[in-house]
Amino acid sequence: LVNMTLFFLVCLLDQQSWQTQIQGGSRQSPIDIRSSESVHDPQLTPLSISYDPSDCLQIWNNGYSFLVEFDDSKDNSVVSGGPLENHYKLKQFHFHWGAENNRGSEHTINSLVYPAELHLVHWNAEKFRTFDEAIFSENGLAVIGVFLKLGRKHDGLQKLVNALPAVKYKDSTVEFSNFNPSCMIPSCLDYWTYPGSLTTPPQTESVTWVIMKKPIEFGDDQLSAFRSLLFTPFGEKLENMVDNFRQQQPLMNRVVRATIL
Ligand SMILES: CCOC(=O)CCc1ccc(S(N)(=O)=O)cc1
Ligand SMILES: [Zn+2]
Repeated sequence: LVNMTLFFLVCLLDQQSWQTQIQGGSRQSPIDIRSSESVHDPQLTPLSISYDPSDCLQIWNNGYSFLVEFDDSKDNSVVSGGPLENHYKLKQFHFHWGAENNRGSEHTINSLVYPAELHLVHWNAEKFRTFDEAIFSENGLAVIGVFLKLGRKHDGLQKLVNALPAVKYKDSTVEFSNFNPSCMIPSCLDYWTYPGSLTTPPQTESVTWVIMKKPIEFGDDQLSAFRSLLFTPFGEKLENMVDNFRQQQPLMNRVVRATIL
């Protein structure tokens, strides 16, 4: 019985090790958040989020999503508090969405999928000199994830939606200013947090994820505008930009912490 138990344990460790090798890491994102298995951490303070709309620069279709990019040369658009030991500067935000309403988000909650997910990408400006350096560093990035569910039109988002036709094609950009991403943060600031990775290449394990518990609402026409963007550059075959999300990854040896509900 002892030999059988030892053999089983060796196989289990080998399987986890193999999974690590296959996934290229032990803390990949996104994940399915099992709320009953998350740990309430009373030491998690509220997030401090402060954005300056004048830092907003442009929208860029990079052939995977559309990025709204910010001037990170100053300290005006930052997030701190919560699980973060330093202040992190906003670099860009983007979304992930599906071709149909039953898919689109990268993270899921008890296997529940949302039609879209917003990522606000910040880098640790106290420890690193640039975003590119932070991408490849432990505690380099903090990404706030916000789920989007279909319902009432989101008035704050409409200014962004109106600009999307100008970046229909991959590699197109358009000037975009005076936009405050705070309008897309839910009024309830409860969140889950866990150590993870970028969900697209280089999928580096440098991200502290903060996933807001409550979704924001947006309209069918606004989601249709996302789906009208193209993965492909002007002059090439038209491929609608949809289903730009990664499958959930194994939790492995991680704990998801939660603020009190
Ligand atoms: C080497 C350059 O790499 C980058 O610029 C990575 C950008 C990048 C930022 C955020 C994310 S996400 N979906 O995990 O929020 C993925 C990729
Ligand atoms: Zn993303």
